[in-house]
Amino acid sequence: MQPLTLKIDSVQLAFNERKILQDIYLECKQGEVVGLLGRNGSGKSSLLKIVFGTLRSSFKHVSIDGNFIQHGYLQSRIAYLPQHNYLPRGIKISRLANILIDEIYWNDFSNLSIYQDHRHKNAEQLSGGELRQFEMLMILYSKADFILLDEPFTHVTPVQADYFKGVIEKVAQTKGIIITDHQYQDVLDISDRIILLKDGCTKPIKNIDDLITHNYIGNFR
Ligand SMILES: Nc1ncnc2c1ncn2[C@@H]1O[C@H](COP(=O)(O)OP(=O)(O)OP(=O)(O)O)[C@@H](O)[C@H]1O
Repeated sequence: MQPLTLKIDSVQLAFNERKILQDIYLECKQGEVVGLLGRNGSGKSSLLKIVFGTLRSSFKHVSIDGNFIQHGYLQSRIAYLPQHNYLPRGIKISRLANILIDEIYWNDFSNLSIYQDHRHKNAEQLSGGELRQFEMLMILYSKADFILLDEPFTHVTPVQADYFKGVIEKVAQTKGIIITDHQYQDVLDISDRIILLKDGCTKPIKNIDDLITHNYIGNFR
C-alpha cells in the first residue's frame, strides 16, 4: 500500500491579537520522522494541538492524502502525546492497554517488563517516570497512522530516551511521526527531516549550520 501523507498548510493562530502562527507548511509521510524545533513560545505545542484538533485556529488546512481532517483525534488517524499527563487516573493499565494498543504491536508491548510489573496498577499508583513511559508507549503502539510527540524526552532518563528513540524508529516504519523536544540532539538523531518554527513560519533545515544561522543554537565551534 502507498504510504499516506499528512499535510499541514496555511495555519493561522493568534492569541489576544498576537500572531503565533502565520506561514505554516509541513508534510509528513508514513515511514518518516519529522523533527520540529523552535525556541520557547514559538508555537510548537499550539501547532501540534491544532493538527490533533484540540485547539481552534482562525484558519488551517490539515489533510491526509487530500482528505480534509477537522479533528485528527477522530477515527484513530492521528495520536498526540501532550506535554502533560493524559492517561485517566482511575483505570487499570491493563484495561487501557487493551483499548489503546494496536494488535500488531501487542506482543512487543505486553512482553515489556514495565507492563508485566505494573499492569494491575492504576495510573495514579505509578511514579512520574513510569507513567510517562506508559503514556509514550501507548501512543507509539496505538492504531494511529500519524503520531505527534510533544517533548517525549523531557523528564525521562538518558537510558529511557535512547530506548524511546529505538521504539520511534521501529514504529516509523509504518507510521508518520512529528516530534518536538528541546533535547534537540535526540531529535536530530532520529529525524529524517528537520523543520524550524520561527516568527510564526516553518523553515526547512538542511544542516546544523542552518540552526546556527537561525539562532536556534549557538556557534560553539
Ligand atoms: N491559551 C493561551 N492563551 C494565550 N496565549 C497562549 C495560550 N497558549 C499559548 N499561548 C502563547 O502562545 C505562544 C506559543 O505557545 P506554545 O505552547 O505553542 O509554544 P512552544 O513552542 O510549544 O513553547 P515551549 O517550547 O516553551 O513549550 C506562547 O507565547 C504562549 O505564551
